[in-house]
Amino acid sequence: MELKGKVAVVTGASRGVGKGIAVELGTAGATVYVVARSAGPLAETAAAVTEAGGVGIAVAADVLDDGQTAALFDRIADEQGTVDIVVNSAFCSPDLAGWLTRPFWELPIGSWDQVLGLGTRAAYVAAVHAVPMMSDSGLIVAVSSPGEQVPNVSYSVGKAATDRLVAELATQLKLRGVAVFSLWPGLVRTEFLLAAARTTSDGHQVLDFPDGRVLDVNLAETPRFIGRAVVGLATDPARLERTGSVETTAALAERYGFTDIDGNRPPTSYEVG
Ligand SMILES: NC(=O)c1ccc[n+]([C@@H]2O[C@H](COP(=O)([O-])OP(=O)(O)OC[C@H]3O[C@@H](n4cnc5c(N)ncnc54)[C@H](O)[C@@H]3O)[C@@H](O)[C@H]2O)c1
Repeated sequence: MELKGKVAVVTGASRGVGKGIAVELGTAGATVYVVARSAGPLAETAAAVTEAGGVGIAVAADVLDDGQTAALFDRIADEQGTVDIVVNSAFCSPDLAGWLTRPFWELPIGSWDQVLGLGTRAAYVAAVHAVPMMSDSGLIVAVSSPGEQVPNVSYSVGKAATDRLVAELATQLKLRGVAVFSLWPGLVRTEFLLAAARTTSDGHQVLDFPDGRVLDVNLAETPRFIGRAVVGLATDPARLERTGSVETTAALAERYGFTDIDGNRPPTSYEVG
């Protein structure tokens, strides 16, 4: 209950990484505004946050629409007066799944806007609205990725842009006491990933790479693992010293001493065979 009384926002929280983060923030006692476009799955996340020990509040909003992002933070200002933690995890993986195996010149140009608009621009817009009402020990996290491992130009450039955005925000926010981090999970066992996986004859779920290699998905971390990483950052009194950096879930697990929900730490790298 280390985060009891703290107010958090998690975008992209109807499933996947965002949902795992929201539930772990709830486990630590936070009030969590969970945000995505569809009300139905969001209500499930909000209920899971409350069941975990926090207070889950579902807000259906499209973070590609600046007006809806502004309305989200206006509502939090009215209801809570402040915000302590903002986590940006909204992402467009359903479309990306079809892009990964195709070269960039065959993809719609809009794929660029979707990845950079959601992954980078929406995080910028959220910060614009959050910072003026943020407590002086606030925390902003952008979920990013070692994008160069994914064979997609927009994804790689978008993740590099997110990491740079974090560094720039951190420079301006350090004097206000607000810490900003880019957080790289390993491979995460999300609904998206599992849907893209194939089950082998010996029962393993694997991802097929365009070059014929396969990757065992069962080794991947759960979405709760990155949630524990966010809680670690949110409860670390010395975090401002590291503001602006890229953090990995594996390194944070070592630093803060947490494991995944099965009690193990996922691998820090994966053999693709
Ligand atoms: N899954 C992995 O293995 C993995 C690995 C490394 C990094 N990541 C990163 O984690 C982040 C989240 O990925 P994920 O796998 O959880 O994706 P996901 O597709 O499972 O979840 C994305 C969430 O964003 C929401 N969303 C989509 N468009 C939105 C919009 N316009 N407005 C508001 N919400 C919107 C979706 O409804 C969903 O809740 C991404 O930045 C991704 O790059 C994922």
